[in-house]
Amino acid sequence: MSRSQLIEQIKRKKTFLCIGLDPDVEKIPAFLRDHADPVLEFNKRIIDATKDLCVAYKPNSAFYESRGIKGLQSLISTYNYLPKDCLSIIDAKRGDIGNTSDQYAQAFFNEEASGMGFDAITVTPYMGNDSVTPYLKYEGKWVIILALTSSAGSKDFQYLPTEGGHLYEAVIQKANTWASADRLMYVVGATKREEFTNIRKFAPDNFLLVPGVGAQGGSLEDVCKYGMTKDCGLLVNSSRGIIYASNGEDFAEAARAEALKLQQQMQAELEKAEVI
Ligand SMILES: O=C(O)c1cc(=O)[nH]c(=O)n1[C@@H]1O[C@H](COP(=O)(O)O)[C@@H](O)[C@H]1O
Repeated sequence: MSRSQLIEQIKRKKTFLCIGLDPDVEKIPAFLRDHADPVLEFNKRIIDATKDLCVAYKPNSAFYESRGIKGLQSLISTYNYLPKDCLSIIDAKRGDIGNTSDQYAQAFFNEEASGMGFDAITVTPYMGNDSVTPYLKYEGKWVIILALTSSAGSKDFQYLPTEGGHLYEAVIQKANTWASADRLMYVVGATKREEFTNIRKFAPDNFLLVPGVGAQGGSLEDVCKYGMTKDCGLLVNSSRGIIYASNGEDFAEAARAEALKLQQQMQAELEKAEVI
């Protein structure tokens, strides 16, 4: 999905919600356990209940890899079930030397080879240019670089002082030389609201993938106030706050209710900023 198509979907659906598909088998409702693939069944019902309220889905590969071959099957089947009008993001947070990154890129982008052709992947920038460019060889695919994460540990490295500021700012400035805002997004945690204005100085046009609202306590209002652009420029993710809204038979309706609350807030923010 191109940048203009993404912006079109945001305007059409009046939302910039990304739903994180992070299914922990211990937490999914017990009544689904009789299904051949309970995780897939869980994901399908969440997707069916929410697909008009979001513009992206983000399966986090850890929740699938942890279940070995069965998890990989759930991930591939989930990928195949994702609606075509939503950006598909694989949250893999990969980063390695060039020829290894080639293999990761093939795993998540080359549908013929692996069964998965996600639109976007999260990548850690620590190993630099040659660890990121293999993903950019895939025309039309997005790379989402970790810039300032929502985690408490973000202070360990990301805030280290550099000549002109902090390490996370240097990451953005350098990565901007590798690809345009049509192909590159940055992860910025919703818990870092005081940094959004600053980040917009370095990344005025890039979409930001913003996790950390809901379970991690970030504020959607603040993220919009300091991070929204004329094209919206934000994909705000919520995983646990939506998918585990209930662990009963009503889990999909409860997920929809949570997603709807966020969509309504997002619509108000889009109207306030005159994006729609
Ligand atoms: O890259 C991410 O998506 C990510 C970056 C970050 O800084 N913080 C963060 O929480 N995430 C992911 O975003 C999701 C957040 O989930 P919830 O806290 O349950 O909404 C998880 O899949 C995390 O791995």
